[in-house]
Amino acid sequence: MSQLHVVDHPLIQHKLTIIRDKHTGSKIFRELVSEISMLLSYEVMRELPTEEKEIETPITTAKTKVLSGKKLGLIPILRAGLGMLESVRDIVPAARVGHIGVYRDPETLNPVEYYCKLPQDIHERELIVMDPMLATGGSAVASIQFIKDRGGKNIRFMCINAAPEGIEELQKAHPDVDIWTCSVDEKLNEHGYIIPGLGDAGDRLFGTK
Ligand SMILES: O=P(O)(O)OC[C@H]1O[C@H](OP(=O)(O)OP(=O)(O)O)[C@H](O)[C@@H]1O
Ligand SMILES: O=c1cc[nH]c(=O)[nH]1
Ligand SMILES: [Mg+2]
Repeated sequence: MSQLHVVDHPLIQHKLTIIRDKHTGSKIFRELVSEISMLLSYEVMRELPTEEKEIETPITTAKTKVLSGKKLGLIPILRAGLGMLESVRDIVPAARVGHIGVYRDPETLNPVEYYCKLPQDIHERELIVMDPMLATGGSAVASIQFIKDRGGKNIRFMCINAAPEGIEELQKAHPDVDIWTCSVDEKLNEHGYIIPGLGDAGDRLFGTK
């Protein structure tokens, strides 16, 4: 069974409260999604392997640590996952980026794939899939399946707001994929929106409503 990590650091909780507020406009929403994502990714990457390196400080030589060169891949689920990408990329600039376009059919709530472009060597990379919202789980389950079908193996999933239903669905479909989230809310409403949630993350990021 995959592990669920709830990252509820006070800084994250504070910023999450602001993005949940319906009075928060697109600019602040976008900035805070980005900041939360960077803070969350710090925990997602906690177990990346390191190796020793000898360097010279201005004073003396020292044996110290660097990332062991394990290649990373960041995969936002379009559209809303794009709001999480750049701040994470800023702290791991060597990571390659793949994109998966999935939207949720508003009637059936089933995921519909419309784009997929992944680095060729994804099978060699530690992959981090990102989407602010995990609601029914349909989009994450389908996206991770696309990645596996194309050879991806070591996959982590990070989101900002999750429903218990989506966590259960994702853990059932992909028990090898650990999940990091900033919050686990109460449930879904009849339209598949998270309660209390933060609304439609894509619309709020891109001002489409
Ligand atoms: O867990 P699920 O029930 O699948 O719901 C979550 C999905 O819904 C939202 O995307 P949406 O379909 O609104 O597309 P968008 O990102 O283009 O707005 C969100 O960003 C997730 O991708
Ligand atoms: O609450 C929800 C559910 C799915 N997608 C969103 O953007 N928000
Ligand atoms: Mg989506």
